[in-house]
Amino acid sequence: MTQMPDTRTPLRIGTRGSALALAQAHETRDRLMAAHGLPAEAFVIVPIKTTGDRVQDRALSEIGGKGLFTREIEDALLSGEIDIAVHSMKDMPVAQPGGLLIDCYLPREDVRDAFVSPHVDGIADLPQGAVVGSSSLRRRAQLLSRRPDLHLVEFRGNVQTRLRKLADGVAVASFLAMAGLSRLGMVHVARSAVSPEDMLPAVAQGCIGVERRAADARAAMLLSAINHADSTLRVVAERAFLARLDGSCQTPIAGLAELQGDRLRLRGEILRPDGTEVIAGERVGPASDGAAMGDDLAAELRTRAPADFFDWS
Ligand SMILES: NCc1[nH]cc(CCC(=O)O)c1CC(=O)O
Repeated sequence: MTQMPDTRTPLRIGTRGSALALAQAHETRDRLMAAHGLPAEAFVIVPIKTTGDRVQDRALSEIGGKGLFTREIEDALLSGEIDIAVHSMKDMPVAQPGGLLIDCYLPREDVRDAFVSPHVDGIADLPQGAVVGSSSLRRRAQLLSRRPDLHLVEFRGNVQTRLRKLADGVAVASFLAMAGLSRLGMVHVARSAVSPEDMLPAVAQGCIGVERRAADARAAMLLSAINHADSTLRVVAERAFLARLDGSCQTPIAGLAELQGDRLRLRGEILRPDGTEVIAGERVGPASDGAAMGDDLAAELRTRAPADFFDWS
């Protein structure tokens, strides 16, 4: 039985229901409409609630980390309830379930973290001993490595919730991804953008990826027209780096690949959660070698890490 691309049945686009997720789904739909000259009616956006959306009171790392925002959406792909799924690649496990794949990445947004504070301009301006809100293992560890004097408190919820906590004085500053703020039209919420030299972003931060059933020829055809080659090269390198380190979701990991002409520069680091140790390295090579570079850099950092580095229990 051959599968002919069907252009009459609307393509069902699965997404989380958050404002950011919906904005990402709409961006994907708009790019598909433009690339194929299709009307909005050719698509249906299907919001799906995930475990990660339901749990608001605990650190994500405590309840299982990556995968919490994707499992239900991947189940819907596998069962045929949706045809494609739009994800923040930062939240995606390195491997997809059998039968699914991600080979479409949109042009990448700002990769940097945003420094958010009503009074303070940036990390260097934080008063001695200041209280900072973040539930991100990576941001907490990176911050403590530079500023061991700071006190970290858990901070979750949407942008409004965080701004209210800051206004209430729960913390003097917090961090978000510039990409999320930008996609929500809320860049003004950032007091400043943190340079990757000061805080290396999470692997794939700012990148939207679109997942599909491996055997779905129509989805493959539609998505191939909106894949962004540069984003793909970068995210493939970063995720190869992550894949070799991912044994423990308790290890803070950061990674960023940047294109310099036809060369790729990949930086990566792993940290102790309390920031007392940072192991960092980089690779520069042909852009087409990203996966090998990521794997190789991760192997180097693993070798340099002390025996107890990956064991926090
Ligand atoms: N961990 C949640 C998450 N996943 C992706 C983004 C932002 C958008 C992106 O990086 O693509 C965020 C929020 C944040 O870190 O502020």
